Amino acid sequence: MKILSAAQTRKADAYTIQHEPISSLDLMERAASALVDWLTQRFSPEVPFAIFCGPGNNGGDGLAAARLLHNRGYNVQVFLVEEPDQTKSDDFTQNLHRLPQELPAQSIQSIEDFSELSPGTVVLDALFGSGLSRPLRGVYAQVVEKMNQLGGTIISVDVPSGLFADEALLQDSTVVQATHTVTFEQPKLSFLLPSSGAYVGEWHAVSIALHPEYLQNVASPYQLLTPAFIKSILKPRKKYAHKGTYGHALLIGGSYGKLGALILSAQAALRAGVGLLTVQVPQIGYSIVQTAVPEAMALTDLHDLHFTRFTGQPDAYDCLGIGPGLGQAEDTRLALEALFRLHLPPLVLDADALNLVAADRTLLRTLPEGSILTPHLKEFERLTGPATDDFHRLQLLQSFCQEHKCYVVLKGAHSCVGTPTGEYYFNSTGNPGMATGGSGDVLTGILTSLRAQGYSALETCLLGIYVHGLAGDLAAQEMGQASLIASDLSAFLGKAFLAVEKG
Ligand SMILES: NC(=O)C1=CN([C@@H]2O[C@H](COP(=O)(O)OP(=O)(O)OC[C@H]3O[C@@H](n4cnc5c(N)ncnc54)[C@H](O)[C@@H]3O)[C@@H](O)[C@H]2O)[C@H](O)CC1
Ligand SMILES: [K+]
Repeated sequence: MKILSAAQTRKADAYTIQHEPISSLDLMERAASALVDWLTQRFSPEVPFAIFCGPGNNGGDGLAAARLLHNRGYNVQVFLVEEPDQTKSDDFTQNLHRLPQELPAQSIQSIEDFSELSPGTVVLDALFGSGLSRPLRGVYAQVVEKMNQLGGTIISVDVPSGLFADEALLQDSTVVQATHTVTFEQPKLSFLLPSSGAYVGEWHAVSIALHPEYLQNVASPYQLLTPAFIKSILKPRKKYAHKGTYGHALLIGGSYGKLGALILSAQAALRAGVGLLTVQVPQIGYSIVQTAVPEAMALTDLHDLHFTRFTGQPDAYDCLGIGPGLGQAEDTRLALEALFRLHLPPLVLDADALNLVAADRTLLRTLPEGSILTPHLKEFERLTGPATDDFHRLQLLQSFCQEHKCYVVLKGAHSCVGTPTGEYYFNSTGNPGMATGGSGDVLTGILTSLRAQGYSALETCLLGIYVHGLAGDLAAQEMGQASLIASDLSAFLGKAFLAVEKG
C-alpha cells in the first residue's frame, strides 16, 4: 500500500473529483459516512459525542458526521473552534448550513467558551487534518490541551490535530493525544514513525474510494506491507523437495553467558524453513547447542569463550548470519575483519556484529554489497550518528543504504526496511509484547533462513519482518503481550506462515 504525502492526498482528492466525477461536497459526505459507520460499529447511541470542528474540510467532515450521527439517534454536541475572521472552506460552510435546527453549532472563540462535558462523552477531533500548515496556537492549542486533560476517549478525524501528515513536529507542539485515529484511505507517514506515531493511538484506515487510477500511478517511496503483498512473495514448497532444496544457513555467534541468543536464532532459522543449518560457537557452546538445537550441525571456534576465527568453508553455505550473542572482544573484531575478506555468501548482520562494524570504519567500508543489517534505533545511531527527528532518520537510512549498497531493517513499532535504491517499506504486524530480550535474535534467524532458501535480499527483509511480527501477534492473542517471550515467536512462526499462505 503506497503512503501518500499530504500534497499527494490533495491531488488524489482533486483527481477523484474530476474523474469519477464527484463534487467535493459529496466526497466529504462519503468520508463522513465512512467515519460514522466506523463510529456506530463501536459506540452505542447512549454514548454522547462532542464534535470539535476547525475551519477547513477536516471541520467540514466533523459537521457532516454530526448531522449523520444525530440522524441515527445519537446525542451530539457541535462546537466550532474559531479565530475571529478566519476564512472557512466552502464545504465547511455548506455543512454548517445543513445542520438541523435542533443541532446548533456552539462557537468557541476563547477557552472560557469551553463548557464542561458530561462524563463518558466521546470527543471527535475535527479541528485540523492534512491541511495543517503551522503549529497550533491560541484558542486551538488551548482547546487541544483541554481535550487531552479530560482524559476521555478522543477519536481524531483523519489526523490528530496538531500533527503534520508528513513532516516532523516542532519542539513542544500541542497535539491531540488520540485514542483512535480514523484516517481516510491510508495511514499518513507520521503515523508510522515513533515520536509522531505516539499521538495517533490506534489508527484505522477507512476507504473513501479515491480514484484507483491515481493511486496506481502515483509515485511514492513509502510502502506499508499488506497481507496480499506478502503472500505474493511467499514461495510454495515443491512436492519432490529434499533438504538441500531449502538451502544451508550458517549462524555465527554466542559467547560466554550469551549462548541463548544464538540458540534463539538457530531455532527461528529452522522454524522459518531452512533445509540445513550449521552454527559456529566457542568451545563452551558445543554441547549446549548440540543439546538445545539437535537439528543444527555445530562448528567450534578454537577459543573457549567467543568468536576468533571462522572455521568453516564459506562456499558450503547459502547465507551467513552473524551477531547474536557475539560479544565485542578485540579478537572477535579481528575475526570479523578477516571474514569480510573472504568470498562470502549473502550476509545478515545483527547486534554485536553491527556494533563492531559501527566502531571500525574499515569494517564498514569492506561490508559486502547486498548485506542485510538489522539495527534497533540505538545501534543505527552508532552507524550513522544521531538523527534530529524521525524524518531526518529516514534520510539517514536512505543515504546509508545507498552508500553501502545494503538493506537495513530499522527495528521499531513499525519496523522500516531501507533499500539501496531508496525505497522504504513499513511493517504492519507486531505488538509491544515483542519488546523482549531475544526478539531481535529470532528475527536474525528468520532472515538468515529465508535468504538461504533463495529469497532475494529485499524479499527476505519484507517477508521476514512480516512473519516475525505476525508470529508475535498470534502468540499475544493466546498469552497476552506481557508474558510473550522470544522463543514463543519461533513457536508461532508456523502459524504465521500458514496465515500468510491463506492471505
Ligand atoms: N481524500 C481525503 O483524504 C479527503 C479528506 N477530507 C478532509 O479534508 C481535510 C483537509 O482539509 P483542508 O481544508 O485542506 O485542511 P484542514 O481542515 O486540515 O485545515 C483547515 C485550514 O486551517 C488553516 N490552518 C492550517 N493550520 C492552521 C493552524 N495551525 N492554525 C489555524 N489555522 C490553520 C489552513 O488554512 C487550512 O486550510 C482532511 O484532513 C480530511 O479530513 C475531505 O473531507 C474528503 C476527502
Ligand atoms: K483532526
